[in-house]
Amino acid sequence: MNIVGETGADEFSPTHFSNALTIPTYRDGDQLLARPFTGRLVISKTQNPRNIADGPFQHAHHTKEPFFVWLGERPEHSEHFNNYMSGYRQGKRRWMDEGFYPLKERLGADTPNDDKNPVLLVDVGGGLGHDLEELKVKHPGIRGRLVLQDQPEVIAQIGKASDGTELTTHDFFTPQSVKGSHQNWFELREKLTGRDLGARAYYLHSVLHDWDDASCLKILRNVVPAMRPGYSKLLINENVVPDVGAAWSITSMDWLMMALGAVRERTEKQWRGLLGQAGLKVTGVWTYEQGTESLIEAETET
Ligand SMILES: C[S@@+](CC[C@H](N)C(=O)[O-])C[C@H]1O[C@@H](n2cnc3c(N)ncnc32)[C@H](O)[C@@H]1O
Repeated sequence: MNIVGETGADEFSPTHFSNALTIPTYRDGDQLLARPFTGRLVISKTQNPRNIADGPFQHAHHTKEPFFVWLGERPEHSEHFNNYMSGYRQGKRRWMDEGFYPLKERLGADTPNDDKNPVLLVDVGGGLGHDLEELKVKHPGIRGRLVLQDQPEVIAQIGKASDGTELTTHDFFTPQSVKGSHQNWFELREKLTGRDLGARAYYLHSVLHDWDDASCLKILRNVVPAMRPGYSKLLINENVVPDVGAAWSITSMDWLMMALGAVRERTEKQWRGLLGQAGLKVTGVWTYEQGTESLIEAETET
């Protein structure tokens, strides 16, 4: 597997792989995420674990708390996890790359970029903000405000916002705080001031795969009322498991999610079903190549 190189009798040298494991973004995932596999996998007969508070992770770490509740109470592990998430994306095709998702065409990102203008994108559960940073690097002319939301301990880890990003603490099991209004008086005010439109896009990356369907519905139903019909879009950046021939990178992530949260990666049919239950219709699914995360775009039904 080329984990170490052999340079002579009893003599070894590091390889690119082992060197990579010394970098926090790669190393920190192992400490936390590999442990459930060494514990007891709770698979009874043909049933996968389904209880997010009683799966392999909880057995390995002797807890009855869902993964993110457990993590939120342990700053040292939270830091490891957030570092891991920064590394997880590296080297992969991203939806903001040229030729993946037609960002300008779909989001009309061509409004002036000052604080009087509407929010372009709210990154809900956005971690340390690596996606917004990547978006700014890959689209330096991007217009509209960018808002990062996560739990207080994660936002605290960032410290100071980089230029063009607004940091907010937000629990995604509560109503979305960047919201559009739906009454005529407010619409008129918005036309005059350019404010309070709600976001053009609410974005969830690697968030919904952390949760079972019931929890996902709570998260989605807290975003939907904030979305302005015909204007706001929901963007979900997740694996879409093909019905046959799924790539190893997706099936191994499915295993990891089972061990970590008693959850799973979803097929397109499962995504459409979940979003439909939350009052959303899928307006497109963009997949660059097998094995990379797709971008699912949805709008409110009404
Ligand atoms: C798997 S990470 C994904 C982070 C980021 N979107 C990314 O792709 O790197 C899930 C994120 O959800 C956040 N999270 C978990 N529970 C949350 C809650 N109740 N409200 C807001 N964010 C939460 C975590 O802190 C974490 O940053």
